[in-house]
Amino acid sequence: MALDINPSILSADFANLESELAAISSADSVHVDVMDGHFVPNLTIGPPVVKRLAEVAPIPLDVHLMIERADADAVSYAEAGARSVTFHAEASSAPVRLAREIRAAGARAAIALRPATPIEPYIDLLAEFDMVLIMTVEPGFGGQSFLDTMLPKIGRTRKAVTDAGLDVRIQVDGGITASTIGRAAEAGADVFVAGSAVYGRDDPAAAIESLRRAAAIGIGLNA
Ligand SMILES: O=C(CO)[C@@H](O)[C@H](O)COP(=O)(O)O
Ligand SMILES: [Co+2]
Repeated sequence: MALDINPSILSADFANLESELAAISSADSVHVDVMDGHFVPNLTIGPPVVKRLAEVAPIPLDVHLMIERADADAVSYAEAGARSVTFHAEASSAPVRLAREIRAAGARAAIALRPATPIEPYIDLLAEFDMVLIMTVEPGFGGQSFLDTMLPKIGRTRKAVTDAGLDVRIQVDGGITASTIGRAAEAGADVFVAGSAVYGRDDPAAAIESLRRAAAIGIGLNA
C-alpha cells in the first residue's frame, strides 16, 4: 500500500511560498488549506494564489477547502490546477453532483468529514470519490493535537473501502507527527497531512522521511 506524505503550507512562510514548496519536493503532494473565515474562523487564500502555486510547485497540489460555498466555488480550484479538490460534507448540499463536477474539470474529488461527522451516511457514495479526508482535529488551525478518538472512524472507513473493492484513498489531517502517524496508518489511513511536523522543523526533507518511516512501521513494514 502506498503511503503518501502531504505537507501543509499552512505552517509555511507565506512570504516565501516558492522556496517553501521547493523544500518539500520529496513529498507526494502539497496540501493547500483554503479557509474562508466563515466555515472556519481563519482566512487564507483563493483561486488566483492556488493557480500560481500550481504553476511553480514541484509536486501536485492537494487542495483542502474549508469554505461554506463549496457547491459554488470548488470547481474553480480544479480549474486552477489542483490535482485533488477536497470539500467538506458539512458544506455541500449535493456532494455527488459536486464530486462529478470536480472530476469533469480534471481533478480528483475528495470529501472531508469534521470530527463530529460520521462516515456512515457516505458509505454508499464512496465510489464517487477518489479520497475521503477524516479530520483528526477541528478544522481551522495548524498545530493542534491529534484526536485519537478518530481512529475507529478511520478503521470503519478502511473496512467500507475494502469491502466495496474500491480504490479510495483515506487521508488524515491534523496533529500528524512521527508519534501519531503510525496509529493513523495502522487504523487504515494512507495519505497523511502534516503542517507543523514538517515546516516547524529545521530540515523539512528529513521530517518528511521520518514521517514516512513511522507510517511504514505503523503498518508493520520495516522502513
Ligand atoms: O486543515 C488543516 C487545519 O484545519 C490542516 O491541514 C493543518 O494545516 C494541519 O496542521 P498540523 O496539525 O499538521 O500542524
Ligand atoms: Co487541511
